[in-house]
This record gives sequence, C-alpha cells and structure tokens, in this order.
Amino acid sequence: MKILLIGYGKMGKTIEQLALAKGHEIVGKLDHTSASQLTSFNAQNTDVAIEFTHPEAAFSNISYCLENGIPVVSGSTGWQERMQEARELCEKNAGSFMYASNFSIGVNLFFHFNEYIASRMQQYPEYAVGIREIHHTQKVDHPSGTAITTAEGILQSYQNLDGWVNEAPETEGKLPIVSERTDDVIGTHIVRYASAIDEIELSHVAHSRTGFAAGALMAAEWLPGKKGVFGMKDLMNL
Ligand SMILES: NC(=O)C1=CN([C@@H]2O[C@H](COP(=O)(O)OP(=O)(O)OC[C@H]3O[C@@H](n4cnc5c(N)ncnc54)[C@H](OP(=O)(O)O)[C@@H]3O)[C@@H](O)[C@H]2O)C=CC1
Ligand SMILES: O=C(O)C1=N[C@H](C(=O)O)C[C@H](O)C1
Repeated sequence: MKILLIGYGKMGKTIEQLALAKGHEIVGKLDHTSASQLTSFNAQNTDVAIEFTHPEAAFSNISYCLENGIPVVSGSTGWQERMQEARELCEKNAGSFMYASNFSIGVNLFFHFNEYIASRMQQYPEYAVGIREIHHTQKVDHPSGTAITTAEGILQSYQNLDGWVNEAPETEGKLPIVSERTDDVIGTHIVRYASAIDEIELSHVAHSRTGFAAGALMAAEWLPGKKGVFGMKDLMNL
C-alpha cells in the first residue's frame, strides 16, 4: 500500500519501520516544517494516510484527507472537541476515517474489560472508582486520550457520576482522572476501585510504542474501501 505519514515524530517513525518491513511504500513523511506539502497528496497517489501529530494540527489534517478522498487513520489525541465535526465531514464526503485514542490490541482489550468491570462494580458503592495515567514528559495533552476513553467506559455504568475531572482537589460526584508525567514512561493506565477494606485494580502498561504502531498499521490495511467512521472495536469485533 502507498502510505502517507502525517506526523513523523515518535509514532510516525515507529510506524514507518513496521510498514517497510511489511512491504508497504511510504509516499510522504510530513512533520511540522513540511506540513504545507500535504496538498500534493490525493486519492491517486495515496492509498491511506496515518496521522499522528498534535492536538492543534489533527483536525485540519483529517479534514484535508476526508475532503480529498484519502482514507485516514488518526491517533492524535487532545482534539476531541472537534470529533463531531470530523464525523459530519466524513459523512458529507462519503469518506473513510478510523480514530482510536489508543491503537494497541492490549489497550483495546483493557477498554473491553474496563466496561465489564464497571458494569459489575457500580452495584457496590463502598468502592470509590478512579483513573491514573502516567506518560513521558514530552506529552502535551492531559488527561491522555486513553484515560478519557477509559472514563467514558466507566461512566456508561455509573449514572450517579456527572462526567470526569482532571484536577486536584477532586470534585465530589465526578470521576477523578489523575495525570502524572515522568521521563520515559511510554504509557500506563490504571483503574482502581478502593474500599475501606480492600482494593481492585485493572492496569495496562505499554513497554514500547510497537503496540500502538502495529495497531495503527493494521487499521490502515483494514480501512480502505470502507465508508464511515470506525474504531478499533470494529476492527477487533469487540
Ligand atoms: N492513538 C494512539 O495509539 C497513540 C496516540 N498518540 C498521540 O499521537 C500524537 C503524536 O504522538 P508522538 O508521535 O509521540 O508525538 P511527537 O511529538 O513525537 O511527533 C509529532 C509529530 O507531528 C508533527 N507535527 C506537528 N504539527 C504538524 C502538522 N501541522 N502537520 C504535520 N506534522 C505535524 C511534528 O513535527 P515537528 O517534529 O516538526 O514538530 C512531529 O513530527 C499525540 O497526540 C499522542 O498523544 C501517541 C501514541 C499512541
Ligand atoms: O502521547 C503519547 O505518548 C500517548 N498518547 C495516547 C493517549 O493520549 O492516550 C496513547 C498512549 O497512551 C501514548
């Protein structure tokens, strides 16, 4: 496949290595300084774009792809307030769009188990639920996209909680997400149910970026030819 990499940082470079090893062709690698070259790519010279950039850049990159018939897989986080606009643009242009806050198979299993555990635990109000996420210090957004998806999975079952909060001190009645930034931590997410007498935890610890990149590449191989907005649940049949 002819793959365009929009964003050539930690993720773009990891995806490139895996894509070349699988015999794909990289037709472009755009970073901040070469972003204006995006307009030279179209449905004739590109089979699929993989977008991992920045909260400020993601929506405009995705819009360009949808308006120009390029199937687009995006993993950029921190731009979710524009997700509904992206959905509408995809529908209007009969486009192909896959978004995941986290492309790793392990995290998507974690999301699945998280929803199930929350559906059971909400019957036991003596357990207070909270999320903790830890990432490297270069991460620009908080809470992580993965933590937000995890929170949404819990809130489906906890009707008594009014959304999530990502600040101290915690707000009564909201699901707390605590964000920590520490050198070189790839990505750790922990859901904790704590009572006075015991606690239960579900955690995912990424050891490298290979899982994110392999999932994004799998999505890029799966998406072309499918019309609409998709997530990893569609690809993994979860
Ligand atoms: N969904 C998932 O599975 C995962 C998501 N992520 C998310 O992906 C994003 C990128 O992460 P990561 O690769 O670690 O970040 P990096 O900072 O390492 O790389 C970001 C890249 O995007 C480039 N960039 C910035 N603005 C633009 C633009 N307007 N057009 C094109 N390229 C641009 C940067 O260019 P330059 O270097 O020139 O500034 C750089 O090449 C983040 O939002 C992160 O949260 C990360 C890992 C997994
Ligand atoms: O910025 C990162 O590095 C990561 N970002 C994603 C997120 O915000 O959830 C996914 C992963 O945790 C790594």
